[in-house]
Amino acid sequence: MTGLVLKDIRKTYGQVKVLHGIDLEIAEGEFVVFVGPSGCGKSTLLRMIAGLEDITSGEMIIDGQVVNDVPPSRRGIAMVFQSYALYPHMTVYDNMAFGMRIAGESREEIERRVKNAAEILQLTPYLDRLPKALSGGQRQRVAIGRAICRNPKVFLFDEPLSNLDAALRVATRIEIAKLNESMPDTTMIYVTHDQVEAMTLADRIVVLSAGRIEQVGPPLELYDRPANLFVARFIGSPAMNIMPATIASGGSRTTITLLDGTSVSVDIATPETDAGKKASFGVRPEDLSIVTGDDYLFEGTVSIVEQLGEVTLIYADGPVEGEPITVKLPGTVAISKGDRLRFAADRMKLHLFNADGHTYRK
Ligand SMILES: Nc1ncnc2c1ncn2[C@@H]1O[C@H](COP(=O)(O)OP(=O)(O)OP(=O)(O)O)[C@@H](O)[C@H]1O
Repeated sequence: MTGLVLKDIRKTYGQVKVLHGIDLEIAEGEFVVFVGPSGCGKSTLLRMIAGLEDITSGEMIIDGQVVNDVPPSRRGIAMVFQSYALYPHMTVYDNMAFGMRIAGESREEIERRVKNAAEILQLTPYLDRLPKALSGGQRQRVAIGRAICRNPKVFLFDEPLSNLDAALRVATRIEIAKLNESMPDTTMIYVTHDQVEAMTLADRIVVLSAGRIEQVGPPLELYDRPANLFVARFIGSPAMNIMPATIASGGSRTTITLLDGTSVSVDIATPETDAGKKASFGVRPEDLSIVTGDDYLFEGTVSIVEQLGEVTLIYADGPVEGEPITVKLPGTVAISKGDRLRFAADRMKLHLFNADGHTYRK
């Protein structure tokens, strides 16, 4: 079983604490994506798994073995970087074969593995080319192919698509999804800034912030049930609308009051003793709709309309001054700046967080 167990993993550089105690179990064959704002420690954590960074304290266990002091080459891991790091003077074939030649593999075995990787990644027609005669996407596929040839137990990706243009990113992302399907026993850990990559590739997403795990779960669980305000704001684009509120009355249903006095009733239980406490009310832009009747959440005056064809984004001045509400409506909607609108949402899609930022929704 090539699972990973991270026990209270910490990292400090001199006085600077970068990771504050990471506990995480990753099952064999799982595809786990690390996301979080710049500087939160994603790459450091990945590099510690790879053995490229020392572990300050805690235990890193791969396949049942503590690997804290095991060098990278003996961890059964292959890593694909943002910069493809190919040898420019070697053909695609030789780039993929190089590591195996160093390791003393037989010519037949090298040929078998290179051809297999080339087949998986559709690189067979390019095996005799030099990297400079390939597109960025093809180069990154060679870098992935080189990693496949090492037959790793664990595959690490550090923002592998970030140097590619939008169309190539999509194509290469789909290649990686297929690769994952064709290697069901290989554990994959992937660092990205890109929400779509995280949502589409991951079995589970790990959301990190300032060296700590905020939440771990399947993509839609994080989207539907963010555990706290940080995850609520981080997962989903445009970000969830969050408004300060006060709990007017708790119980199995809760009534909250927004800053402008608007009263909203939500199907979320809160302790009756929380009445009078501060809270944060959340609703995703795509969960809002425009209504004309009296059953609405709040009103707003449109300040900006962005027509993107597939969706219309509306920014409206709502219950909180200076904090416009974002509304995402499908298709093209005839709305103009200055329109006064009423917004409603399915009550099951509303979110409520306590004063410490933890969700009330179970
Ligand atoms: N060698 C080092 N010495 C001191 N601090 C470092 C060193 N390497 C990284 N850091 C700090 O550790 C923190 C985490 O860095 P890391 O590269 O892991 O973040 P990240 O989440 O991958 O960020 P990004 O998304 O921008 O790549 C940052 O604040 C960074 O400044």
